[in-house]
Amino acid sequence: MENVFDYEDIQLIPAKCIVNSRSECDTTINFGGRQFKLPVVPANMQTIIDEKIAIYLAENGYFYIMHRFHPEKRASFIKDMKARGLFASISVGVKEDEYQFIKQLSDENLTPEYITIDIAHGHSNAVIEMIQYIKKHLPDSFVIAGNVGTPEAVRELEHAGADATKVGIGPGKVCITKIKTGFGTGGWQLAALRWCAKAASKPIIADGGIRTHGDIAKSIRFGASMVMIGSLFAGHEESPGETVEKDGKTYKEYFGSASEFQKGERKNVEGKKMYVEHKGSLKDTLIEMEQDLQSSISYAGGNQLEAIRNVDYVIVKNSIFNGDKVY
Ligand SMILES: NC(=O)C1=CN([C@@H]2O[C@H](COP(=O)(O)OP(=O)(O)OC[C@H]3O[C@@H](n4cnc5c(N)ncnc54)[C@H](OP(=O)(O)O)[C@@H]3O)[C@@H](O)[C@H]2O)C=CC1
Ligand SMILES: Nc1nc2c(ncn2[C@@H]2O[C@H](COP(=O)(O)O)[C@@H](O)[C@H]2O)c(=O)[nH]1
Repeated sequence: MENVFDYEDIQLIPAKCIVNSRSECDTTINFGGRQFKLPVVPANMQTIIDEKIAIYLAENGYFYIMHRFHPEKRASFIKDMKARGLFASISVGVKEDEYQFIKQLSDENLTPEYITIDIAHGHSNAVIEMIQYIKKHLPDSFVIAGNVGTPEAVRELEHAGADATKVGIGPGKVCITKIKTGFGTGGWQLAALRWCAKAASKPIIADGGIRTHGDIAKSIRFGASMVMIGSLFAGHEESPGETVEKDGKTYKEYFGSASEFQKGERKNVEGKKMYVEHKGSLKDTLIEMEQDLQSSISYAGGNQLEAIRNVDYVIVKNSIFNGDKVY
């Protein structure tokens, strides 16, 4: 394939500014029939989101996807969100128990507004069958399916009934899929996103590989409607990962959903654990992300997120950081 690049290889080209202040720029996005403050969603991973964070995000106008690693808590989570007047957004896998769970929700008339089918290799009959099953039993849920990395996969999952697809196989910070299997979009996630977006007729969530706030704007430019982020959301005061102290500094753990720490065994491990420096509060990061994205919109010469989709870009293959540290 020609034109293979990743986030680091791209710079967006500024267009004439039409606002007098960055605060005039609107970062909101419509996704699945609801409006959210940012086109950003914290990864549905156990060290990134828990019930408390989900409530905070939903109450404050942000999108969230709850992880699927406490399956027994999901029905009560949906009930709790609904009792609070908030939307419910959960994840499922594709094993037999998950079919029973969807049937149970349908029997109890408990419809989550968003359901994400979350497996490593989403271009599979297992995912297609699960999409069809959810659409039959919970037709009002907005179904996000993934993860995939090719236009064929996007088309097939959309054709099966997915309302959005999630793109990214292996670009994650705690991912070792690329090393263990030799496959994935690691190292060319942004180009893979562009490739997939050209085939998509429904929204795409770009998942993995975001290392700076500028990467959010780049994802929007190359076709994402929403951007899923793990590592940048790890290490906050509110983050569920364990806190540790080393040499007088505080860190929080961040581990992969396919790591032995998640699975409890060393079988088909495709993820690792790392420690992220403590970052302060999640709220402050979300505010900074919004301000940075407002600035991106102003550089794009607009006052809406859409302006970013039309900007020109250059490929800067020798790294835009020129040997500097990011921060
Ligand atoms: N975005 C990414 O790059 C990746 C993300 N992950 C995350 O890790 C978590 C665990 O993922 P996953 O292992 O799929 O979840 P599960 O362990 O729930 O597996 C889901 C089902 O898919 C099967 N399966 C998984 N991988 C493959 C494959 N490569 N080929 C054929 N069948 C497969 C599993 O069977 P069996 O286990 O017997 O093969 C199982 O039946 C998820 O949250 C996922 O998002 C994991 C890897 C990559
Ligand atoms: N290959 C693996 N990918 C994983 C695993 N756990 C999560 N993920 C993916 O990473 C992103 C987050 O990426 P980041 O660069 O923002 O940190 C997450 O949304 C998943 O798609 C794993 O164990 N292996």
